[in-house]
Amino acid sequence: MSPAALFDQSQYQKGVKHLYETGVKNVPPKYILPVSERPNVVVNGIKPTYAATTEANFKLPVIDFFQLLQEDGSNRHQVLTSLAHACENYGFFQLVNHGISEKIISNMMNASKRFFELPYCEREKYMTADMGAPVRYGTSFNQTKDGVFCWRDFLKLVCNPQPHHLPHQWPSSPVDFREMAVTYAKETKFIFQKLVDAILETLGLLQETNTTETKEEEDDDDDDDVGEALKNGSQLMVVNCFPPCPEPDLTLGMPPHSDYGFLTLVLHDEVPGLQMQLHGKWVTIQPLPGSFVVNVGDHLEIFSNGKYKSVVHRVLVNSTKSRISVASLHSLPFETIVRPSRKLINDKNPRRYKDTDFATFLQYIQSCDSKEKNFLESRKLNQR
Ligand SMILES: O=C(O)CCC(=O)C(=O)O
Ligand SMILES: [Fe+2]
Repeated sequence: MSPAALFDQSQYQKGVKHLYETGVKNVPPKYILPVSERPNVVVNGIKPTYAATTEANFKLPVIDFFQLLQEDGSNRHQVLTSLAHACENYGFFQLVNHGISEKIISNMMNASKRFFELPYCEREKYMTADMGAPVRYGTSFNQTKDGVFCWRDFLKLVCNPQPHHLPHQWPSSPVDFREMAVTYAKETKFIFQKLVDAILETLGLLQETNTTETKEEEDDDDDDDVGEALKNGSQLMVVNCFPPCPEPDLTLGMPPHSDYGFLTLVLHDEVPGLQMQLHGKWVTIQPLPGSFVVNVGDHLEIFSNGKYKSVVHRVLVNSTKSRISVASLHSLPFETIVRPSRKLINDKNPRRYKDTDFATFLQYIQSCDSKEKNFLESRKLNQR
């Protein structure tokens, strides 16, 4: 390899924030997607990104968290119905009235912005190829494997397991970062726990204390006692930074992917960028101030035996504005096997997915460059 090529490679490894700060006027080849994968690709004279005529009016279902918590609230039943509808038909919803204070939200966003504004030598301290590290700074998806890089730098923070020890390894600069991130992680965990109860209820799986259960019924319940397992489950926070990009039509902030966990709660700023698939088209999710975007992950699709959908989404970049998002991914403990709930399997609706676990998932993402929905596809059982 020529010295020039080596130099180029090391520049890419420093990420897109660094690249942007060097004042690049063009997207380097490493980030240029094949024509068919670009965001504004034209198929039969139509640009799929903007082809959805409904896009301008597209609104995600909005779920009111406060009303969901009102045990005897008159609107609760309606909110549960909307929640089930959103998980089944969109795989996404916007959560309002979540009760996390504006201060905690803005502290998290500001601390995240300031982290990415640190000099590269500070951020670099957290760069590691170890996917299991409690803190991992990096760029693209998998910078040791990706053929084409995406226009995104990230900071991944493992929040659970071992909540008492891990935060001490999280960035110590900016000085308030840890405190803000720990507080924010706890608050999102609470929201997740309540959403799990609501989702299990919509699936008809909420645990009831039943003292007359037979041994067989108890065994049957084992795999449905995910409510408790999820409450002490894994939590990973990913802070994404998408700097302005000189040629946003040639690349993506994040390529099409689905999230592997049970539910993801995304906090983002006022800059649009997130798109989801709807009826074969890409639609932009418009930021709704003060809300979270929540999406169903692969584990919930598997657990619900395909009733709730883990929908492919991607992130666009733009030439003028930097964008920050904080995704909080929640699922079962790492060692737990995820499988369709037995109560959702019957003759009419046979089991659709194989058992799966984190180890298989980690092996999968470490061994390949593709971020498409292949992992979930690989867990599907052949249907006759
Ligand atoms: O930036 C966003 O809005 C979404 C990020 C995302 O999809 C992810 O972190 O998995
Ligand atoms: Fe995602």
